[in-house]
Amino acid sequence: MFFSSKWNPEGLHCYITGGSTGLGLSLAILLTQKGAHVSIVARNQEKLDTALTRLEEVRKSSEQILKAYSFSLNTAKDSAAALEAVCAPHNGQSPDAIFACAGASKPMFFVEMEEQDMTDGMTSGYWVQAWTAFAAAKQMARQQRKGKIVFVSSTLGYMSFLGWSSYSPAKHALRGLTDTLQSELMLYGIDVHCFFPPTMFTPGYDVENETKPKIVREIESTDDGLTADQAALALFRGVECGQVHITGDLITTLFRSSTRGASPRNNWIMDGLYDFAAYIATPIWRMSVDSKVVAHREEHREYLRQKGFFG
Ligand SMILES: NC(=O)C1=CN([C@@H]2O[C@H](COP(=O)(O)OP(=O)(O)OC[C@H]3O[C@@H](n4cnc5c(N)ncnc54)[C@H](OP(=O)(O)O)[C@@H]3O)[C@@H](O)[C@H]2O)C=CC1
Ligand SMILES: CCCCCCCCCCCCCCCC(=O)[C@@H](N)CO
Repeated sequence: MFFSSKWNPEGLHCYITGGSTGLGLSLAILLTQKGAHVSIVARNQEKLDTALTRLEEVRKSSEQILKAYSFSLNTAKDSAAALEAVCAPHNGQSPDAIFACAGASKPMFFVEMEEQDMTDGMTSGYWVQAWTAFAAAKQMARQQRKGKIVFVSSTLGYMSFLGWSSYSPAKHALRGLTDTLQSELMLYGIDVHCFFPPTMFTPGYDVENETKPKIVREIESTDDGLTADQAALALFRGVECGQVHITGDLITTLFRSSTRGASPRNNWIMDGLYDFAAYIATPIWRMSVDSKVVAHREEHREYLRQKGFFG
């Protein structure tokens, strides 16, 4: 891996789930500009149409096949159907690279959640990506075609704090799936990567802010955030260089390095230095978060009382 040339998407078929807005759209634009055949899948047809228009505007050659399809990716069956549709204009051949960007979050206090909030969190944080990989890996292995599968986790796939109980476990699970498949899919020459973005200013971010408790926002404010374009570029660069765990900002890089376990490293020297920096910085940050949470107790009790939580 050290001396191999960079991955180049030109002329390759890239399938992007969640390609109609946010990170997925920025990535679709980037890959189209680089000359890839791009297929995007999401649910809302109108947003898909707008996204496809944007892709058409940046195509590099008239040969590129640019397509958009409406599917929900919440189940194995629908994800397999989406993959089949995406492959149809390519003689049924599996895509060369799959970018599973689809996902959503609904930050809330744990004690306020319904059962449905917890199960939805796992669906829109984990299954929505896992089922695509499930369908794609089988297809690639059957067709004996090499390729790439890229997941999108989050900083919250490495660490967590209050408010994220329906989402962070799903993003941690994607890390587990990445590390498993990175090993297992070597059997078929399939590379597996996972991107761990920090806050990204996307339509999805605006939606999550509707339910996000104030104190969660406050704790997150240490993170400057990235635009969708910046994040897409970081993801692309990581894939280009063959990194398995990809991070595009300092904070997440600190958590990546300090929680790396047996995951492949990106840079043996730098990851060690980041690990050491995190060894010092994380407990200090942790203490500040804990004290903010404790200081919030009274206000929180009052908030719950007003919402009738105590009956
Ligand atoms: N924004 C942030 O701060 C961060 C986001 N992330 C993760 O990055 C990824 C992209 O996020 P972001 O760009 O903000 O999200 P957006 O909400 O802006 O875009 C999400 C995309 O996924 C599609 N999508 C969502 N759910 C489904 C589904 N069940 N089936 C099919 N398509 C679906 C959406 O279209 P439609 O709704 O029409 O289906 C849309 O195209 C997500 O996995 C998210 O969890 C990680 C860290 C930070
Ligand atoms: C090592 C010492 C430094 C510690 C600083 C830590 C700052 C915490 C930043 C938390 C950022 C959370 C991003 C959430 C992104 C996400 O996934 C949601 N927006 C859902 O979409």
